[in-house]
Amino acid sequence: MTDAKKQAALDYHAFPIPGKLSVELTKPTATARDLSLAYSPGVAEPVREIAADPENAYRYTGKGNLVAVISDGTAILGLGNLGPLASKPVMEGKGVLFKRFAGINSVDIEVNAESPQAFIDTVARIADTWGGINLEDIKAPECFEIEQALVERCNIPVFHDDQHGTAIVTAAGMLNALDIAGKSLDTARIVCLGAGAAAIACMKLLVACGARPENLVMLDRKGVIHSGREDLNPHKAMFAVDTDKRTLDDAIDGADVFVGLSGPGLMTADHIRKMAPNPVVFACTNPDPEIHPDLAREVRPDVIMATGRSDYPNQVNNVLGFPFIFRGALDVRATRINEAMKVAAVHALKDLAREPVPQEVLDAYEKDEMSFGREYIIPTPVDVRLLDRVTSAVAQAAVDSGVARKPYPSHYPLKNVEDVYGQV
Ligand SMILES: O=C([O-])CC(=O)C(=O)O
Ligand SMILES: [Mg+2]
Repeated sequence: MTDAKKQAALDYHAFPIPGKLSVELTKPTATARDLSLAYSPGVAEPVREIAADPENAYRYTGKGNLVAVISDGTAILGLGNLGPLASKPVMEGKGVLFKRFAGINSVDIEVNAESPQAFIDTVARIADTWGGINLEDIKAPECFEIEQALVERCNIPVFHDDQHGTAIVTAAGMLNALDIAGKSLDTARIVCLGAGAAAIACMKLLVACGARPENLVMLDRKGVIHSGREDLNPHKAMFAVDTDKRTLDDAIDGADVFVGLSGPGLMTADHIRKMAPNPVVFACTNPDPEIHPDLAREVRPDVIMATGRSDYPNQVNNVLGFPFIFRGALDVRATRINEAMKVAAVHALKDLAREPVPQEVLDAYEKDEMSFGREYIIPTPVDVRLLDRVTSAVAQAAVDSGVARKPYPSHYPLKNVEDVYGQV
């Protein structure tokens, strides 16, 4: 970023008041009567109701539309382990997106935990407060153990966004990109640079969607993950292949697909030059991708390129997933976000990209034309149809797969965030 853009980002966060979120009141508080209902003595009535039946928390408090965004700051974007407090702007940012795109209230919680178990215990102890828990920017491999333990201990959806949100959006974009390239997932040769939470989840989901494990080479900081390595945790070992390739330079030769979830600038012009015709390059590290899209296009005019950023075409970023996935899960009071719900989200996103783009989206992106193709493989976050399509698909999948505690919402389809409470 230029110095001017860096300053603009700091000013955005600092002025006119610090931070990006605030709390608003939903009930009148003007009179003594109002206050006697909101607080003592009236507040005792919902207390008694909830004590008698915890389900009443959904009726008398904000629980059902409230998601905690929780991090320990160990893997903030692609910036690394900068500690819990430094993750707060990102967690507030997730709250902004929850509210803006799906009408969901959220609170960010940054946990200073000395161990994964301490983090798990902290989150489990406060879990009942929320309708759902979005785990964010927690490093691998600890994130796998943390998520699994919390899914088991909580009866509300717990979702590690960097794994599943990123994987869902990546899979949707990848299916479309390969289609445009005239290729298919089951024959594509895939290189994944990075072996962290997002990389592992993305590759698992691509395999579930049809990619062949033997066509997939994953690299961590030490190079290609191959079957001769003895330093692999079980999550990486799942992707070990029998190969004599050792470096990115070896692996990228003739590859159809590059997925980067690693660090800035790690893909060079020489790497992309060696890829097969119509290469698909998802350089998704935030904020600075593995290769700058301008450089990629200059070297490979035939590239189909995506990044995680808002300022270039094809933003493959979990913002297209988590707001709507939680919306659907909350609205049917799902106990978890299962594979069927994730796959439903993939297809809803993939299919929406093939429909004509509404004028509001063109206006927001200052474009005269956007249509399914190299520069538009996935919907944009400002597309209000996401709130209908992804949310409905996730809610339906939750009902069909038996994890919903309420029926498919009668107030669906949602046309905009004002609709999210239905008829009140
Ligand atoms: O925050 C974003 O832009 C996407 C994300 O979750 C990450 O990079 O960790
Ligand atoms: Mg993240």
